[in-house]
Amino acid sequence: MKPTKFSIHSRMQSFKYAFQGLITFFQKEHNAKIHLFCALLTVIVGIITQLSPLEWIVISFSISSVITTELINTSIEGIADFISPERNQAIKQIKDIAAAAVLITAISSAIAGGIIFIPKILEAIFLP
Ligand SMILES: Nc1ncnc2c1ncn2[C@@H]1O[C@H](COP(=O)(O)OP(=O)(O)OP(=O)(O)O)[C@@H](O)[C@H]1O
Repeated sequence: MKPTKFSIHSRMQSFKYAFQGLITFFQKEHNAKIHLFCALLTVIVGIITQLSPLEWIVISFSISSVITTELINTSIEGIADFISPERNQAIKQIKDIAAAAVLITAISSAIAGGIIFIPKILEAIFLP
């Protein structure tokens, strides 16, 4: 990376590019649409069940960790497809490992969500 002079304009451009990346991700990736749907559903249920500030922190980190790993996984898949469109054992391993990162964050987020929401849902069902 070559050193460049700091400028507010170039920092604003960086934000613009990052938002363009986010829009592309949610428009083109099927998994991104699923993550967005799950995130919105979680936020709606969180509002209905009146999460505490600490619970909101856990939920927001869980949502952002899944979306962030999916963004990185999508980038890695894109680079892999660009440099090696043909099937290749090394590319398979790279893609599988990147997908495993999403799997890990999805599992830990599901556990955190279960710990937070299951007692609230059971309480709402059995203690009306
Ligand atoms: N070029 C390749 N060579 C070998 N195996 C590949 C190759 N491309 C994909 N695969 C295998 O297929 C799997 C799915 O890859 P693909 O690029 O289709 O991801 P995807 O299904 O779009 O993933 P995601 O669901 O995360 O979007 C990879 O994890 C890998 O095991």
